[in-house]
Amino acid sequence: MLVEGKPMRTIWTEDEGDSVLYIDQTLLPYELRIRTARSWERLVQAIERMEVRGAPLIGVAGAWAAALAVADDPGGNELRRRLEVIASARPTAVNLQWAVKRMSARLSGLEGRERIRCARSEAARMAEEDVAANRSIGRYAARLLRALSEARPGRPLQILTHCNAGWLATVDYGTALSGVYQCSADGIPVHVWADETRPRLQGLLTEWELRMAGLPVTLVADNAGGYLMQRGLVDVVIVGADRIAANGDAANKIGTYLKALAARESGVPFYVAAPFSTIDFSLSRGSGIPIEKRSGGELREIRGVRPDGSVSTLRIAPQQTDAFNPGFDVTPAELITGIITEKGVLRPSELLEWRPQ
Ligand SMILES: CSC[C@@H](O)[C@@H](O)C(=O)COP(=O)(O)O
Repeated sequence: MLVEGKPMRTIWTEDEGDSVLYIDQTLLPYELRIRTARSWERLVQAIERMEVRGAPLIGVAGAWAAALAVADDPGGNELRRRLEVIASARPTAVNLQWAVKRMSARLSGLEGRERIRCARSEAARMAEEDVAANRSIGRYAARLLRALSEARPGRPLQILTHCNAGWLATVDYGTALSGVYQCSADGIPVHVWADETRPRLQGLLTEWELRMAGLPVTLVADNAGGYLMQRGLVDVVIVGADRIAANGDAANKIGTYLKALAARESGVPFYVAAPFSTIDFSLSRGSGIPIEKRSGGELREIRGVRPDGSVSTLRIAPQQTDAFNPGFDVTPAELITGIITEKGVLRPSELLEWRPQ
């Protein structure tokens, strides 16, 4: 992504891997601040606090946390426990566990400097692979969007998305939004409806990054999706995913399932865009996906910016208000038109054919 004319990723390293730098997403869209983690514990904290968020980005952050953990544990006595802590920083996005498993397998049998060197190069490789996968997802998505657009000449293709599955949720380009960026590069006219995504307002991140890229985007309240689809104002829904079961059931940010139901009712195609690192072939169906239950405080408070520019939190419900706050829901495979991956657009029922041997 170009930020103020310069290419920028959401996470990168300096000091030969001793420092991991990332964009603190808790301050966006008000302030673009880069933070530096010099310890694995600080990076785990960044994942837990959602300073870094989005399934693919959490995976790569987990890999870098593992590399930092290796570097300050020369004897390797602590590594197994540390990797467990990293893998459990957030439960739903399988990319985190996938990344930690891959690091663990890569490091097995290695010692000392060789182990540190391999940990860093494996984490860097995973970051590059994420970028390549997202580019490929974007190309497949753009082909599909071009066909939809050509069937509706004379006006921009209307895309609705939920949460943020853009540049910010990955190392670069995004998953669901990668296709939107590719359309813009290919001259296909598009307009995006960005669901606000209560309570953490990831839709503001979607709106911010698309606007920064010069793409037409309109923020809508989460509850507006049904209205828009019923009136023919949405041509296609594309969302990301945090974990996809082998049968194609897909967990994504809470509220996604309602969008899929409204899409089916209105005859709007509903696509999920995600890399293979988000597919959990060990789960036969979505009911096995662990759903993160977040603090009720996220519903009682809201973050915003004061007239002086400072970011602050305001109470919108009394402290004693009981609140239930599941972070994700599962959209059943039968509501999903296709899963856009780096290997092509698959029907949910085709996923099993791609299970690694
Ligand atoms: C590209 S990750 C999938 C996204 O659509 C989305 O659910 C997401 O951003 C993850 O949620 P978050 O809780 O912000 O980490």
